[in-house]
Amino acid sequence: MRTDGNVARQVALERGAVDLMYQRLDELAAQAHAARRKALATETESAEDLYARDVEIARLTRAIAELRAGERALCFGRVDASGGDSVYIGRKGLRGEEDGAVLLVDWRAEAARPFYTATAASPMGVRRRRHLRLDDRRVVAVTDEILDGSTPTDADVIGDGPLLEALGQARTGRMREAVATLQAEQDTIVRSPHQGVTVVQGGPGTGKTIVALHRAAYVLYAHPRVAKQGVLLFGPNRRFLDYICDVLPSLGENDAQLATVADLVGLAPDAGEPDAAARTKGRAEMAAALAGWVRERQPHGVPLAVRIGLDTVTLRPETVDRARREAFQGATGHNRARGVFKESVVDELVELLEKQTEQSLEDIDADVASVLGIDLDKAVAHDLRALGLDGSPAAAGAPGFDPDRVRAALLDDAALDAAIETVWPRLHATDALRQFLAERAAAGGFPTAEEAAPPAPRSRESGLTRADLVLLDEARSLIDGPPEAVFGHIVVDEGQELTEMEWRMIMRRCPSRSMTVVGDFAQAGSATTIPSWSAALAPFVGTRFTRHTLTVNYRSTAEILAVASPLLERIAPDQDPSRSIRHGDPPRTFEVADAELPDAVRRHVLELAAQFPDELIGVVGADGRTAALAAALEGTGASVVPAREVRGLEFDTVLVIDPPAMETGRATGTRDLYVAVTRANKRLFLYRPPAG
Ligand SMILES: Nc1ncnc2c1ncn2[C@@H]1O[C@H](COP(=O)(O)OP(=O)(O)OP(=O)(O)O)[C@@H](O)[C@H]1O
Repeated sequence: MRTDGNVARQVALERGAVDLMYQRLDELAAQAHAARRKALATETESAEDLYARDVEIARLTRAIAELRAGERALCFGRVDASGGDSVYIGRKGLRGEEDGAVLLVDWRAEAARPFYTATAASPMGVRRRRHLRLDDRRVVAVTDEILDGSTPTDADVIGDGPLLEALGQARTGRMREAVATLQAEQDTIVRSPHQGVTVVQGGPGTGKTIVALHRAAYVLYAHPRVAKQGVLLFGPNRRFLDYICDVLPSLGENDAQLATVADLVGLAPDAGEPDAAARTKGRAEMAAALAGWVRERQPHGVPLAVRIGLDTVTLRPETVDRARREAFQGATGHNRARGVFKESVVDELVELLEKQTEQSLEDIDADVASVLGIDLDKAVAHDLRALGLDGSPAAAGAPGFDPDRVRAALLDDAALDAAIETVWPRLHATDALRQFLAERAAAGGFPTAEEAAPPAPRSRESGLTRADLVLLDEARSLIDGPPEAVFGHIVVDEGQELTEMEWRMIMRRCPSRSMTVVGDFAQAGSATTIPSWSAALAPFVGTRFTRHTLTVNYRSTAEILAVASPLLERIAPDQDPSRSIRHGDPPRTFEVADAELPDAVRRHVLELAAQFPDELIGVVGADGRTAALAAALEGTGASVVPAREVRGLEFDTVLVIDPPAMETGRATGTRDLYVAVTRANKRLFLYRPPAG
């Protein structure tokens, strides 16, 4: 029976258990700190010892960070088996110092699975699932669910679910982890095998990002070999990564790398371009065209003439082609293969020179020397002297021809390099890309005249758009070889936004094809031309990917989803709307003329801020409209976000400015509006111009 006395007794009981866990955590932290202090103070002589010491310090620093992450809400759950055993579930596994008894099970361990997946329909041997709520280090509340149908006793605290409590909390502008309330459909995906590509499709607010992040943490924990190769989390833009950046550290994982296109390329885009141009540049055809352009800068069916001393030696087209083919067997990338090509050319030349030298000696010795009495060795060695080999035994005559020295001299020879440059020039990826784009624009390869004239760059790396950066990555890979930084597992969020070229960029960094991709094509923006997961993934894995669908909307109230549903019906009639598990205020529409809009929105935002001081307000407008709104709302605390950048974010209250303008703003305007209204957690307001 639930009485205050019973609840207090249960809370006190759990406080005792959790206190022991914190005691152990503190001991471990103290040990790690002491070990690190000792390592830092150790004097080392040899480079080897120094390296070993640095590795140990790095390990201890990581261990300390993990222990620190366990500090907040260290333990959040407990499962009691019908047989009587119980385990506590938390952010970190902990064992008692003396007996090694398990004090706490890491949420990612197999033993924790029933906490997430047991249900009344399938209790998995669990009698009771208990959620613990902590304030700082103190247990302040417990709630229980009885799963095996047994009658609740005085020791059970049946109450409101912790999920609804978590969903109703004020937003903070940073995503929070959901490790205590991960739902069964989400948990199944988080724990699925890491091999191959796992796709998670689901409407707005169904927890795709939550799944993606917990999945990254799970892979790092459960697959140390993959973790060693690195885990990358790829997001659509910096604003989004800032929004999610706290989640993995709060799960004790500091090893995943978060990146946008700009991070992977190491350059920020500093130019914009019309959507149509970005779409054209995002198509896979560009990869083929770029590869063709680079290939044209390699010799195909042409001879190679090289001046050696006073002579010109010419390699036949077949010989040059063979050297080119061999070059690509030995190296990837135009510039690196050029190095191998040059070596093959030099080998051919050395062979030719040696033959020529022998031939000259035989011929000349036979029919000229005796007649004219000239020292013909000098003449034969002429070419070699020109290479700086005079005086050497090798240069003194063919029998002493020293191929190694000739080879070394030719490799250093500027004239030879210049000859190779004419058939196989070294390329700089950025310059190559600019020239490629300019040629394509001149040939009418872009949809409008505006795009045909890319602005003159201020410097080598400036004036590049986001789509250009992706092409640059492709160009670098063609020219300098594939990227060195690759990952054991890549998690892609908002995967529907990626262009074909961006998929190539990601796949290039994931040779193992071990990936988790989450997204929703009904929310796709205007940059990409890809309509579906099958189309996105076919070029890389064919049909070999696993698809999961999430169906429950954890973000928005049913009333807010009712505004979104008719939009979804228009955008993706085949997609079932997600189901909300909360109710709230009905959304409201205001009709306000443009001239009054900034003042009206400002007044409204200030009212909301006064009424709900801890909550987040987002004002979302069509891309061109947000600058004026941002100025009007300065100092109010509201975030003003253009529709283009709002994917993935969420606010307690959302004000959508001029939905009709958003819809007609760009080709994917209806989807932009769908995304905008589904950012709201509790309240939604629509501002539209007066009718007529
Ligand atoms: N199991 C859960 N427990 C607590 N909160 C959750 C859970 N699942 C999702 N949420 C919350 O629901 C909201 C929506 O989740 P999330 O952002 O992951 O959805 P999404 O599917 O990525 O949405 P979108 O497609 O709109 O970007 C977030 O506030 C998230 O913290």
